[in-house]
Amino acid sequence: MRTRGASGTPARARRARDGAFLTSDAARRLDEDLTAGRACEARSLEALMRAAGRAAATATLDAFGGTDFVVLCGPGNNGGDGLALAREVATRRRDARVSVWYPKGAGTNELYGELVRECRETANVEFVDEDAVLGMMRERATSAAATPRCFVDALFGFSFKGAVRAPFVNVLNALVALTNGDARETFTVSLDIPSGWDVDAGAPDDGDIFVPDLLVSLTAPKQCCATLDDPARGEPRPRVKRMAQTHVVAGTFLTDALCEKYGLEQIPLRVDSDREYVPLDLWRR
Ligand SMILES: NC(=O)C1=CN([C@@H]2O[C@H](COP(=O)(O)OP(=O)(O)OC[C@H]3O[C@@H](n4cnc5c(N)ncnc54)[C@H](OP(=O)(O)O)[C@@H]3O)[C@@H](O)[C@H]2O)[C@H](O)CC1
Repeated sequence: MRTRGASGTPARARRARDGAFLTSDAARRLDEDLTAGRACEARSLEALMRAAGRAAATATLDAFGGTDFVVLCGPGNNGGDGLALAREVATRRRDARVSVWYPKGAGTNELYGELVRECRETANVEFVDEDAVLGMMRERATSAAATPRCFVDALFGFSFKGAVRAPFVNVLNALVALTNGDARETFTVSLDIPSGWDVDAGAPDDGDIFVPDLLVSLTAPKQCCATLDDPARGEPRPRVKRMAQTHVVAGTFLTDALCEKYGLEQIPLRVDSDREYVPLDLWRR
């Protein structure tokens, strides 16, 4: 039976409206607060990114027992989180084969450049091109002898807007096809936002969508996750709803003051936690 609050509002709908989720704008402001040290101790972007990559790597390694990882990295900080994760995974699971697709590269960004250098020089991560990634995805559907492979989606985070542009279209389309088809021995992880989803509105309404096996929300889930189980938005499609089962939050940056400022009291992970990530079952209580 669904529980009701004092006002008679279904509890789950009430929680969603209470602000367990961050809009793209609030997520950006919260990250600025974290680096500026407003309502918390200041941390550099590099420290935040390395901590996010480390925690997301732990969640990924706990969920996927294989040794083959392909990390898809976009042009922004979400891609930086992916680079940090790739290095962590390759360092911690020494028998792992870790490939990174990073089509735009680090450019002049020193932090991204340093993460790329560490991947190459200290962790034996291999950088691959689009043809190689598409081949690794296609092989999933055709090879009966496929060994387990994990694709990590670090393409776009909370600054994603509009329709996907080059050079990401083919790979993201292949990821959608892969996870909607008969992909053998495939595990998918998204960092912060399932790529292709509108950060505030959620999964696209029409056509196939990419639904990862594991979503690792960083600091707090974004508004797109409200479609998982918010009766006020209507029933989510079954595949989207299933994702609520494998949704964790990572990144121990939230102080009580920040939770109050952004209405995130329900987020269980705080700055003094000794756990790197926790399952988010806000929608199932
Ligand atoms: N809270 C934490 O723990 C931390 C979170 N972090 C991560 O940071 C991202 C947000 O990073 P940000 O750089 O602001 O944004 P994105 O990673 O989403 O990248 C934005 C760039 O993506 C390109 N873009 C946007 N829309 C499209 C599109 N439709 N098609 C193609 N490309 C697109 C655009 O780049 P251009 O080069 O094309 O201009 C955007 O600039 C957050 O989600 C977390 O993952 C931090 O690491 C700190 C710790």
